[in-house]
Amino acid sequence: MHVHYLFWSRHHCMYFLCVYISYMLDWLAPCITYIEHLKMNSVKRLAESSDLKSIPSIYAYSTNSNEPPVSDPQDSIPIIDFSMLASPDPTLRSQVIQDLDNACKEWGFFQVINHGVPETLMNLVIEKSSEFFDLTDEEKKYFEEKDVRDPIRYGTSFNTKKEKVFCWRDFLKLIVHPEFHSPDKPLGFSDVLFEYTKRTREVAKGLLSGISMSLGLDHSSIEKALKLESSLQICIVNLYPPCPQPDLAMGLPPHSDHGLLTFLIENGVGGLQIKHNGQWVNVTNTLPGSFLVNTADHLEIFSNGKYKSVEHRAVVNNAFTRISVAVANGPSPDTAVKPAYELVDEERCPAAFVPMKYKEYVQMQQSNQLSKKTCLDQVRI
Ligand SMILES: O=C(O)CCC(=O)C(=O)O
Ligand SMILES: [Fe+2]
Repeated sequence: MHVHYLFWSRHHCMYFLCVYISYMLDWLAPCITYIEHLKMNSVKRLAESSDLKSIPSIYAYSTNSNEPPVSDPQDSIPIIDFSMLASPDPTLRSQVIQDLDNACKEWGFFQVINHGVPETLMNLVIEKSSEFFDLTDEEKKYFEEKDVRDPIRYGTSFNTKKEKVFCWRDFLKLIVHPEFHSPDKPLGFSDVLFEYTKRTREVAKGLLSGISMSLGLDHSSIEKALKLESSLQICIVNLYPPCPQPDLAMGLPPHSDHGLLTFLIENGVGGLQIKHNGQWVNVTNTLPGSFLVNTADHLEIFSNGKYKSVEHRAVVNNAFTRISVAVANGPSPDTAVKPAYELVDEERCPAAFVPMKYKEYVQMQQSNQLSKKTCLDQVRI
């Protein structure tokens, strides 16, 4: 009788323990999902929560009342006709070299037309990029950033390990040259990116040969000195979801890019602003099929400061998702980039930068917070 009583009591205990555990699991499941969500760290996911009326404080970028105002002199942004670089007419060739010189000196920014890259291919890049961000969290998690040197990195903001304020942006960064890397999803993304980045490399090479000449050097100067046949090319896909408080958040804070020339395309939603004569200028792509191109840090280094890398930022809006695809065209990873020797004169024009391997510069930039031209200042003499 006594044994029987114990037997039942042990069973009762087990029963109540099981009920308790299953109750706890029910209660914990949403918490686990929430923690997973935080770990995923996707602003797209956050923006999709239907009740989001205000931004979490981690996204509150302090708006500085001393910030210069924004203007729209869209019609004065330089336009470069790429086809003129290969024209049989020498006047047209010297005209476009002059245009490049003015654009690099005055703006650090230009729109490139007649470049030969099909508009359909450019549209496909945007379409497939959008499909990438629509993959499930589990699918995207596979490509999540573990180290800044990873050739495929999906993530949010810029560098959440260092940032106190997050950017309203998710990204996918891919090293596409000298070795090509791409996610295997969505279907066709990799093929489209391979073709697109190959074609943009050709355009970058052509523009850099024109820029070599506009610097007064031989047309192949940049190509040879910076070993462009094995150039490091990085493709950055940016997604900026609609933001309930666009004036408080920032897509990407003011920065300059590493590399020589960055090519940008977008999905018809504006957001890029460049700093011009101390003012932020809105830039939208008004010429269908053109590239928005900006000068980057290694052009400033190579030209010994004659062409400055342009500071720019991406702002967000409350109505539309913006997708932009930036391709950074740089020197070869192992080249220690320094000012062209022809542009340096010990007495009148000494070197303004110390040499640094391009891959080390990229790693330095990616391991810090994105902030103005602080990275370039590290190599400035
Ligand atoms: O999305 C944009 O307009 C700017 C992107 C950008 O500056 C970058 O990816 O470095
Ligand atoms: Fe940039």
